[in-house]
Amino acid sequence: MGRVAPEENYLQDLNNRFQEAEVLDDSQVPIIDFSGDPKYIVDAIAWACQEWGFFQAINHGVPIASMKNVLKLAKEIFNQTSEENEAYNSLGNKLSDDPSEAYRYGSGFNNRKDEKAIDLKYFLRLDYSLARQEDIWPESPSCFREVMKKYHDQVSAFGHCLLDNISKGLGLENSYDLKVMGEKIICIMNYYLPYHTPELVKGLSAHSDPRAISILIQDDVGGLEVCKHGQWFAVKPVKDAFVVNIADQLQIITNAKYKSAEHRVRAHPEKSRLSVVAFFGPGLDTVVGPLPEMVSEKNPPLYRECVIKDYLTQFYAKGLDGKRSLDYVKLDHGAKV
Ligand SMILES: O=C(O)CCC(=O)C(=O)O
Ligand SMILES: [Fe+2]
Repeated sequence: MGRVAPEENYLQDLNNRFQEAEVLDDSQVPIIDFSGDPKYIVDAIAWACQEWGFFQAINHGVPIASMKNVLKLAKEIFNQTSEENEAYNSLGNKLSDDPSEAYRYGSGFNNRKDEKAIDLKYFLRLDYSLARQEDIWPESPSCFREVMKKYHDQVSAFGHCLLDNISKGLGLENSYDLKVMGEKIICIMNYYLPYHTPELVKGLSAHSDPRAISILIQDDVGGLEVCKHGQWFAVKPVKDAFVVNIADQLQIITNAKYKSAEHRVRAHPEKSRLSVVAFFGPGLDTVVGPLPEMVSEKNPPLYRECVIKDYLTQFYAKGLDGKRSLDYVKLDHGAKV
């Protein structure tokens, strides 16, 4: 893991730097206990989705051993030589230019080299829809298929439990099947490099996720931050918890009732950091727009309808830029959400 980055590509503009002073550290990000009363869970999720678009989930039902195995596997992968990791990109010629489709190992955000300050991280992206295709999954490290398939089934079940609870909170059970929002899953393992003066670089630039909902395992290093009403908050690692965040497609279908959370990652001065995220979203041909149940005369649609494939294409073409991806579908009167 001891790779050294060419410094000048990673340094941020003076006025773009993550300032330590602007982050609140007192843990206010909601924590939801999934072993609680079902009504409490529905209400707590609904509140967190409206206020924060972000929460941590404990007692979520996914075996802790499985989460640990995934982090251990990620550690093993990023400990391999870069040649070994580049080899993922030639697997069955699965690498394409469409980042939503590929197995891909790379660095920065989607291997972009044209950014002013490149994100200081490596990643391995997997299309989790391929989880059932034995011959396509990587075979190394040797436990890869077993660990990732098991985790696929477990995190999918939790993702669908979340969507079910969100559907209840929105009162959509009888009119719209929110399962659509979890039809396609992409999994990304992130490995962040340490940097002696973290304020000069970016671990991961501020962005909102382009799909519907993201479920993340982070190790105990910390550095993830979420923005609420213009204020940044540290998302401190909570033992055995998932970090859950609402992404753009849920903001769109709820006509901005639920917030797609803007977040970023700060580099650590000494330690590397690992995270593994499962991104749940609609299939690529799905057309998404505000649901009729979520709009009214007083609350007109803020977004136009859009095919997911097109939304993702503009997201990857544009690079990470706060919540600006939503501008792509915003209608004129769509104001500031
Ligand atoms: O590593 C993290 O904590 C956040 C990762 C993330 O936001 C992403 O991959 O979209
Ligand atoms: Fe993200």
